[in-house]
Amino acid sequence: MGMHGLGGGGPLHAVWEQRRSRQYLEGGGKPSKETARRVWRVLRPHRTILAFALLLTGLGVVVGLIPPLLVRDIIDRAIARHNLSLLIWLAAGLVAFPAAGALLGVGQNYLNTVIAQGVIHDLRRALYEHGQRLGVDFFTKTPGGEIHSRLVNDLNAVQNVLTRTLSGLFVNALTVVLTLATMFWLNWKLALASALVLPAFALPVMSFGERTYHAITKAQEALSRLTQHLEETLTLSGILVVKSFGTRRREADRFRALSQTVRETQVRQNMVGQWLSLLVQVLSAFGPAVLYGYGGYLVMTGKTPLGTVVAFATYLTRLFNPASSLAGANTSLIGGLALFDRIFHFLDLPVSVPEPEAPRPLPVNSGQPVALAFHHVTFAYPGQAPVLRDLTFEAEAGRLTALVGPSGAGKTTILSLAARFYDPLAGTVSLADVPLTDIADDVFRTQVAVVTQELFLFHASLADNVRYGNPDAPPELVWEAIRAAQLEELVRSLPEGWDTVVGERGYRLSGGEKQRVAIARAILKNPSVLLLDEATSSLDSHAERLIQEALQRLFHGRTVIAIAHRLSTILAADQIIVIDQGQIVDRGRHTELLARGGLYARLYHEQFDPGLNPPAAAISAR
Ligand SMILES: Nc1ncnc2c1ncn2[C@@H]1O[C@H](COP(=O)(O)OP(=O)(O)OP(=O)(O)O)[C@@H](O)[C@H]1O
Repeated sequence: MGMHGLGGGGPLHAVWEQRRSRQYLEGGGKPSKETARRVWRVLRPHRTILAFALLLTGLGVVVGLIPPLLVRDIIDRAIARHNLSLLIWLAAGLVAFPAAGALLGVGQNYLNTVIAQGVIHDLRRALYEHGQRLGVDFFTKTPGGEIHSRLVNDLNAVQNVLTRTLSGLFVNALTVVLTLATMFWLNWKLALASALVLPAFALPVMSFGERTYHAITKAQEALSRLTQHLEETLTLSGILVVKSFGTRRREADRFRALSQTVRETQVRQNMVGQWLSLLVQVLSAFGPAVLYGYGGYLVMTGKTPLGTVVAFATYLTRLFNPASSLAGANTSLIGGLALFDRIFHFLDLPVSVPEPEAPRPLPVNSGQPVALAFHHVTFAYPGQAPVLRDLTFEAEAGRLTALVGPSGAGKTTILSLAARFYDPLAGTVSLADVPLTDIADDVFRTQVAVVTQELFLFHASLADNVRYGNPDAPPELVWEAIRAAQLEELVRSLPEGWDTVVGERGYRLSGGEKQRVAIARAILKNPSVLLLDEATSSLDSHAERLIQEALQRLFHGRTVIAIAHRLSTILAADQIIVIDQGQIVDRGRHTELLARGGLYARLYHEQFDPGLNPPAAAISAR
């Protein structure tokens, strides 16, 4: 059970997933009906407020239809019959109804914003949580700027799509329909004559829609390339590389080129819509011409009262605006759907390390050491040749297993599989004889701690960084971990003790200090299995001794798999596994392996030959 065969959801699936990630990066497909359905599903939870918003919108449109009727009555009734009190009432109505309309507009805007921000909040959470579930492979292949762009830029644009495009679509459609209905009710001949121009709007829309979609996609891509460049070169780690290689000019030139593309694509995106509205304006000039020509004739021949024609003129001016935005709304609707499509693409990216459907409990008590075993494990990174082949070994409970081998042999990959950052293509990795694929993620994570070479500290206090894996730990335990990790002296020297903020924008810790913070964090988490990639950076003998003492405390009573770069770790190891080109070529204790004189002995002599190299040098022949 839990064996990863080569069929079904196996390796091909992983390669395919990778393709999908690429596709997503390249902008995805064209929005479809399915996209529209999903937008509705996103809106559904807000449907009560949505109903209210639509109600207010409808009322607003109806209220907006009344003033021209009042004008008609002023001319045809009040003035014609010299009725002064009717005139005053009607004039008052000309103030009251627009005022009421404006008030409704405020309520409508409020509700629209509430809905839009609600939807954005839901999507933001969904994107973030899905992003967390995605496999490590996604993050190794996807520039950080892409993810940032999806979560910030695209979501910002959603507000616009929802409040302007979607609700605008509704207002305009309703306005056009109700205005036309009123016009037909007033005088169907005049209405027919002035409405004849309307269908002409529909024709250019399709081709402009397509072009707008392309323009928007291009503009978004350009913007996200710019963001990515920004994130890579104008952040702490990036700027250090740029400065030290003196590539400031080159990066500035690249930035200028990218910015120029953003500028051009943005201009193009705006202009596509502009040409459309020019066309619409020219077409709309026909309306009044027809109305005043034909309407004037009807008044002259006494077939229609003057007030009706004036009311018509007002309706007509109100009709063409929504009608032209309606034509524009179609183009921005496609653009808006493309935006949602990109968001949905992200949400659809498959999770390469899925949670088990029926998780199995671990047959051990907490705190009890457990064994972690590889059983005929083969693994390849998506789309590449296998880097591990038919690997079988057991890291015995409570023992220290050291991985040793030349650079690129696959040691980090073994650790990644043990940490279930990836699943094997074939074979099983198991904890206490339960395949990792059958263990619930949160159960697994409480058992296992990973200490990597790339130490990342959050921008938070030192204590919070230590507490990260066990936020509820009482202060005594935090102190204990700090002491065990030989950090006490450091904490005493910090300006605000363990409340000193460290990390990217905080107090800078030295490499050795950072390693010990990572060790303290692991000690406090108290895992039964520790996966350690020992840092290769050479430290002076004092710092080295502190680390060794900290590690001894960390190793105690745990199952440890360590990529060993320290002589002390190798000597302490209960078993050393020698890896070469993705396979186990030898195993045993230090003295046995050394006596055999194989790859291990060679690596050992290269790295630890007494008198030639400092003891902290790397054994992995970097
Ligand atoms: N994310 C990845 N995608 C594709 N290939 C990878 C990835 N990570 C590592 N590899 C490849 O897998 C092989 C094994 O790499 P791995 O990092 O496991 O070796 P290692 O023994 O840890 O080396 P080192 O001691 O230099 O860290 C290498 O050929 C490497 O190029």
